[in-house]
Amino acid sequence: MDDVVGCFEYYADLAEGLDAKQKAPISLPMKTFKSYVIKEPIGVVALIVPWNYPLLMATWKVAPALAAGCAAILKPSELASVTCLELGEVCREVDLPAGVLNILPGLGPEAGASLASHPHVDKISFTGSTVTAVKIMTAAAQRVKPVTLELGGKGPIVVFEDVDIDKAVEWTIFGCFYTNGQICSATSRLIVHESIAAEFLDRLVKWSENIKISDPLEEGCKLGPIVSRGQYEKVMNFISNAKSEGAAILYGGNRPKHLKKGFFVEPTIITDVTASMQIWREEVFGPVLCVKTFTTEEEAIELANDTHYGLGGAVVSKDRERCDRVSKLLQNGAVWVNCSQPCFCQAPFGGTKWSGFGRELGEWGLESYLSVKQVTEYVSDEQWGWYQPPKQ
Ligand SMILES: NC(=O)c1ccc[n+]([C@@H]2O[C@H](COP(=O)([O-])OP(=O)(O)OC[C@H]3O[C@@H](n4cnc5c(N)ncnc54)[C@H](O)[C@@H]3O)[C@@H](O)[C@H]2O)c1
Ligand SMILES: C[N+](C)(C)CC=O
Repeated sequence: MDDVVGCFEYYADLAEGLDAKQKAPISLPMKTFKSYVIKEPIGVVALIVPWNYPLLMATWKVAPALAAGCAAILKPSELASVTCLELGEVCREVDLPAGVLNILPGLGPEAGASLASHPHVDKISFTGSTVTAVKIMTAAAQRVKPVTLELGGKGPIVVFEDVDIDKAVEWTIFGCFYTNGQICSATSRLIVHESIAAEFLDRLVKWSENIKISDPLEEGCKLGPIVSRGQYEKVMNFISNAKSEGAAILYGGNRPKHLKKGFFVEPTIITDVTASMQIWREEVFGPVLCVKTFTTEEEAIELANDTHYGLGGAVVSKDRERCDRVSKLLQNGAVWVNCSQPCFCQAPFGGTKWSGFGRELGEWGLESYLSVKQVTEYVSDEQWGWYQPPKQ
């Protein structure tokens, strides 16, 4: 890929760091250089993905990696490997040359860790938890291997006093309970203006009571089971820790009474939360919303940014200028205005702080699999003239 970025004139006697004596003999030889950029595939890339959105997270990585010309090794989650293996089958059917895309199912500490430390893997693109990211980064650092990290979140949704309450309630519910809260960008911390908090929470509970929790194959299902026993127990522990730390369960908190089997958890709303509680600080990855109120815009922003994470965040208000102001101040890689979660493949996706770095999707996704080289060429017919030729 040849990408000419421009030509420039080089005045040797203006070069920085030369003293007057060094400059003197050069006396104005003006030379021309051409500089351009070559983009090349990084090489062999390992793509390690989680169990939630297993196929989507795989394609977010596989498509740009192959488009950039890399050979890829895709490592699915041990909890959700089948769709990634199917992707491999589809690629075989469309005659992708053997070896360009390789699917490596297996356990994280075995298959995943081997990729992270492998000398022939040139880059790791990882989506998953922050805890695993630290291990991957540590392994990759031993070989100075670049990494892109798409990690967890604890997103805020800031609701101001001027909103249409039903609309704001619906986005709050969608932002936290959609796909059971098993979504990295979930806006699971509701920060609501104190003047509407009572009415807002009242309607939030009524809407939550109306959510159909069932086998996902049943029509109208809006909340299915949690992915695994381990994850179910983790979510229940978060709820019980919140109670023992002094928070109040406004709604939910249990297995739904009508479902005796399966890892189902009611949509859960937790109030009386302090900023030091685990439920406010840590990613639950389940249908659990915690709530705090605010009085001023400054306080709302401070609460929103009071987290190690920085993936998704939302602001809800009828005041456009306020939305713009707050959007700029939220420390998140993705900010939603008057909504939560919509995600488009043309826009960059990724986080700040403990939510990772690097961006996927669009041109940003492609760039992350390219290595950039600059080439500078001397294009003048003249002798440069920095050194004097030896006397004959
Ligand atoms: N930012 C995003 O775009 C995004 C998207 C989806 C999920 N997530 C995050 O993913 C997490 C949930 O997914 P998870 O439970 O599968 O995460 P996880 O970190 O447990 O596992 C993710 C992947 O890493 C592998 N792995 C585990 N240990 C490893 C090791 N030592 N070395 C290399 N690979 C290893 C796993 O096998 C799996 O394939 C949540 O924190 C969620 O927020 C983030
Ligand atoms: C990246 N996303 C938002 C589609 C799924 C995250 O868990």
